[in-house]
Amino acid sequence: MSDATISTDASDLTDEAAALDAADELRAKRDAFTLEDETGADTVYLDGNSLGALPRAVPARLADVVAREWGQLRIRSWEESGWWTAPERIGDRVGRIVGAAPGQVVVGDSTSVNVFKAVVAAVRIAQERGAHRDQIVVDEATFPTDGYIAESAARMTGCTVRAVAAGDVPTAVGPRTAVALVNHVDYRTGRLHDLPGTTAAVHAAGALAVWDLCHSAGALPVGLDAHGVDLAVGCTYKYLNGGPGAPAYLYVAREHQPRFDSPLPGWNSHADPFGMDTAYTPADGAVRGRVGTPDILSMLALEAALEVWDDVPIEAVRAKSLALTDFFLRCVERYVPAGRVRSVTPAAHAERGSQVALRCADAGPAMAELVRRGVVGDFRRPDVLRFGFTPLYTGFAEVERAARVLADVLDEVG
Ligand SMILES: Cc1ncc(COP(=O)(O)O)c(C=O)c1O
Ligand SMILES: Nc1c(O)cccc1C(=O)C[C@H](N)C(=O)O
Repeated sequence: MSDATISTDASDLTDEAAALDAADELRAKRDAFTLEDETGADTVYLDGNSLGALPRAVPARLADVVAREWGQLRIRSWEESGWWTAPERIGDRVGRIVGAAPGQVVVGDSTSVNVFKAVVAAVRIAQERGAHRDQIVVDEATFPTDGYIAESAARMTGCTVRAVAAGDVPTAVGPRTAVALVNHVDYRTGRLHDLPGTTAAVHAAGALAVWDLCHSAGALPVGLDAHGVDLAVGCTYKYLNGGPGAPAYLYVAREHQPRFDSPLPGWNSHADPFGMDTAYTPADGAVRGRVGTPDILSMLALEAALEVWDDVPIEAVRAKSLALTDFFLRCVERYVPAGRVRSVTPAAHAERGSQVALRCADAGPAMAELVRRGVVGDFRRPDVLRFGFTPLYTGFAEVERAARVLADVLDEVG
């Protein structure tokens, strides 16, 4: 839709957006991404909290991996091209973004599989401290996969699952808690949970904290080491822009590594994988979190995608993220008639991730129409419009335009 068809008086907010874009210290980073769509239309992409945009460095790197490393070097690439050690090497790159010193993050498998490894291994560590620890506390609004896997992990380890609101985890944990599994940012509401305070309370109860960082990594400082997190997992296809199905990661704090007893002890985590020993001897360090052969093409695409972060302070990302979501909320308030939408994302900065979720009637058809008009967010049933803001490539003028188009769409739909 052309701007000329939009009637809402917007002049001061468009001026403000232009000024914010001009002052944006991350603005140049946008050029590192492909954001044009196939028609050449300028889409406002606000779905980087589901699938991040393509970093421009990736296609050429992948072409080289396929044509040269695989095509010409073939088997030699496991060593000569650094394929074998890619999970740890790329894990360290992810670690820099989530506040983990080298040697504690390994990349591979899906988030779901890493939740399984982390929760079972954490229960085993907790039960070494006391066999009576038979409860896994899970945040009740969790992304479903975490809940399903926690249930299965509980059955395997003789535990039961107790689901509580994430904010109640600090008071719910006690002498029977083995592990608390919490999402750092809620995928539906965008609420940021208190990682330092919750982790401290879980520790005070003698239990271990496992965090799912899918919606916070690359959007805000996580500080895994600084806050004493025990284990953490996350995906790399959202704010880390690793690509569809990009490998996930597992953080095992150094202090737990000697006792990390993986429920999936594959040959890649063996101390001497090519010894082909029938007996399992775990490797030292983060390598213990590996399972089988890594998916090299996806993994090296991720490595190229992460180069974008080399000179980016995560604090600058957080500052811009909050400015973007603040500005979007103000534009929505100005343009959308009162009562038509209700933000379920907290207003307080300390409780907000990098998305805005608006509850409204007819959210499904409204999002379909928004996408048709070039504003891409997503719809979460039954009534949530989700807009994700990726500070590395989202601009303020786009945010203003998204809110204006939203107002027009809501005027026409329902
Ligand atoms: C919080 C959270 N955990 C886990 C997942 C998914 O895990 P997987 O990478 O295994 O699909 C998602 C999104 O897909 C998510 O938002
Ligand atoms: N992982 C996804 C996929 O494979 C297909 C479609 C969407 C996703 C997502 O990541 C969903 C996302 N975690 C969410 O917060 O809803």
